Amino acid sequence: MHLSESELILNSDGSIYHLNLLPEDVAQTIITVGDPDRVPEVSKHFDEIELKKSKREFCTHTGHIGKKRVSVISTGIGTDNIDIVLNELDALFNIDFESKTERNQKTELNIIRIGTSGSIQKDIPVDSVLISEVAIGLEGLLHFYKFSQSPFQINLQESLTQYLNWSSNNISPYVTIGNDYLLNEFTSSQTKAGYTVTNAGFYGPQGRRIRLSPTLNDFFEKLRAFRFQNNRITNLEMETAGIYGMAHILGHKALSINAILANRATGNFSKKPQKTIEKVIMYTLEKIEGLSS
Ligand SMILES: O=P(O)(O)O[C@H]1O[C@H](CO)[C@@H](O)[C@H]1O
Ligand SMILES: O=c1cc[nH]c(=O)[nH]1
Repeated sequence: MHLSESELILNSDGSIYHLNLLPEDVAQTIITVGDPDRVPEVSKHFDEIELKKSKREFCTHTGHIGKKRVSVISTGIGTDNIDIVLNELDALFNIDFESKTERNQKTELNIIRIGTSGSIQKDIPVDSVLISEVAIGLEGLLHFYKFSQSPFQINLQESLTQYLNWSSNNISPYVTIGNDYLLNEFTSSQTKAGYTVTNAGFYGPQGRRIRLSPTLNDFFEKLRAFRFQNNRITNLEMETAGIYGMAHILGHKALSINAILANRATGNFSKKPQKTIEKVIMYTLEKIEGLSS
């Protein structure tokens, strides 16, 4: 099917609309970060940087770590941006920009998020590193795509939906999972594994209260107390479920690595957020260098 110019939008230099990138600008292994200022914090560790491009909140650096070509791209905050970043990254590889048609031979990307997050369990302290084994979306992005869930995902979704009983608040959880291969490669004694909840905001949608009154007074406590086959929800952030869901339906591998900066159960915030983020960056780059695919 030929994509019209209103669907696959290219800039005058042939680059894709929001990311401002040409197909040759991006590596098949891509680190995503929320904060554009985190991009140089990652790429300063590359052996060489071949490309730097930016538009809006989307800043990309591409280079090499050893023999591996890697890109780091900022997504900004939220799954609305994840919709843009994942669709456009996929198009750069899997759409022929000349004919504006889908390629027969697809390229599978490695998409690895280095993000920050708040723990909701007392025993997951600030400054720990948590890999999202499962990500539960409360913000709704995946409801806009045809998306099949495994029996495990359906069971967890049904159990959580019934337990939360938030459908009258228009909250309808979906369940996504991290890629098995990447989970294995990145898990070590330095990491914890968890179930991450992704939502549409930082304050009300994460149960924070500054001046506004939440509609769900028990939001935080309810998520904290949920159990599914001895598993619990560990942390809150704003992108992972969107990344996992979109990567899965587009045929890419994805993993989300969280620097835990806040502990919502104890009320603590990290005293050394930059150091903790740097620890996660170094850990991730070391693991990426060792990936075989
Ligand atoms: O640090 P990043 O990667 O932006 O991730 C987290 O931090 C932001 C909120 O402060 C949200 O994007 C959340 O997911
Ligand atoms: O509590 C937190 C900390 C970082 N990022 C979030 O989304 N929430």
